[in-house]
Amino acid sequence: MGIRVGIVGISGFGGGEALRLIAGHPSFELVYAAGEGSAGCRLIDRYPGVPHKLAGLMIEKWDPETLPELDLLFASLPTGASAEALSRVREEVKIVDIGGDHRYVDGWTYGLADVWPDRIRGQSRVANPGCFPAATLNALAPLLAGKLIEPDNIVIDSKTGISGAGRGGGDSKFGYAESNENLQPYGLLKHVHMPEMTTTIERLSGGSASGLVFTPHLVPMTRGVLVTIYCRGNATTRQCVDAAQSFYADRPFVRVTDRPPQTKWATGSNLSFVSYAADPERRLVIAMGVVDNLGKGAAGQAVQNANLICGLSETAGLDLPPVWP
Ligand SMILES: NC(=O)C1=CN([C@@H]2O[C@H](COP(=O)(O)OP(=O)(O)OC[C@H]3O[C@@H](n4cnc5c(N)ncnc54)[C@H](OP(=O)(O)O)[C@@H]3O)[C@@H](O)[C@H]2O)C=CC1
Ligand SMILES: CC(=O)N[C@@H](CCC(=O)OP(=O)(O)O)C(=O)O
Repeated sequence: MGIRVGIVGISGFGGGEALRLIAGHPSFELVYAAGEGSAGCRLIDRYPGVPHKLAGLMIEKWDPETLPELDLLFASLPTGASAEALSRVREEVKIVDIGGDHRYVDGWTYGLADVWPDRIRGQSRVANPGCFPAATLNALAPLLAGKLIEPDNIVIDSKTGISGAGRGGGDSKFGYAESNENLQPYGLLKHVHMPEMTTTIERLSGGSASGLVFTPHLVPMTRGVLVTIYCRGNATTRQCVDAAQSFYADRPFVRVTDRPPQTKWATGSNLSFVSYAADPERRLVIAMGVVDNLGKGAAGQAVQNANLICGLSETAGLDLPPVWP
């Protein structure tokens, strides 16, 4: 038997992507699926394309006290719904929380897998980064570590596909008619991802990031996050690219590109693309990052973290090309 895995929130976008990745994983065996409204359905009823070996698995009503024999649990619950429930999961069950409840919480490791894999190996409670932080922090980490930019002078402009809001979708503004052919900023000044980005920038740089500005925009596409980040520093484009190539030299999922990255390059994958343009005369450094919000931004990085905590090859089940076009 492989490593026995469960997913709670399997009917959602993040949980569904975790299901897709785990179904093709060489060491993980999905033995438990859970949810709320979807409880009582078989996986095949929810996902008509699920592989035959998983078709009959029933979605259980989520109850952390009555888990079957499990080695690893992926939690993909709405932020706010996992903190109390996951505290009741048996200690010996490893957990990767895709939601936001445990980022920089005591007892949990912030799972920025491409940047600090050694902090994650051997842990049993990992908080996956949010989708915007995943794209942003991978692009900024080499510049911060190399002191090429000022940590307190960073402006992040980002675009996201609509699946970033989940199947629940928050409210009616995520309907097709409201989203198609439309662009909208949201979460101005106080988006929930600000604290984890600020903390990580401070840890990577050793300086204050209290001046951080972050504005996301919803764009009419299904998947993908693009961040364009404006920073202050004297570096040239070549110095930024060289710093990133050296920082990520042995890392399997980060691609440093000369061209500005595009969201479609990452679709369906755990890849993260980073690129840079800098003008030292204006003390301007532009960092760009692309991820699939459901890949590196959620389930892809969650499986990468699970591989790390289970002592597996980091790329197990993830070494797939993106979907194109
Ligand atoms: N979508 C994205 O791109 C990203 C999402 N995240 C985070 O991942 C988490 C899940 O997001 P996402 O998949 O998009 O959301 P969805 O709205 O698509 O799915 C939410 C899931 O949670 C389940 N659920 C809700 N309430 C309960 C409950 N009380 N008990 C058990 N299950 C419950 C739902 O199950 P049911 O249908 O059975 O009721 C559903 O499967 C969130 O914290 C989100 O912030 C993080 C990064 C990116
Ligand atoms: C389009 C959209 O609404 N996207 C979500 C980000 C999804 C995510 O990363 O969620 P958590 O941090 O909650 O895990 C948002 O901006 O809140």
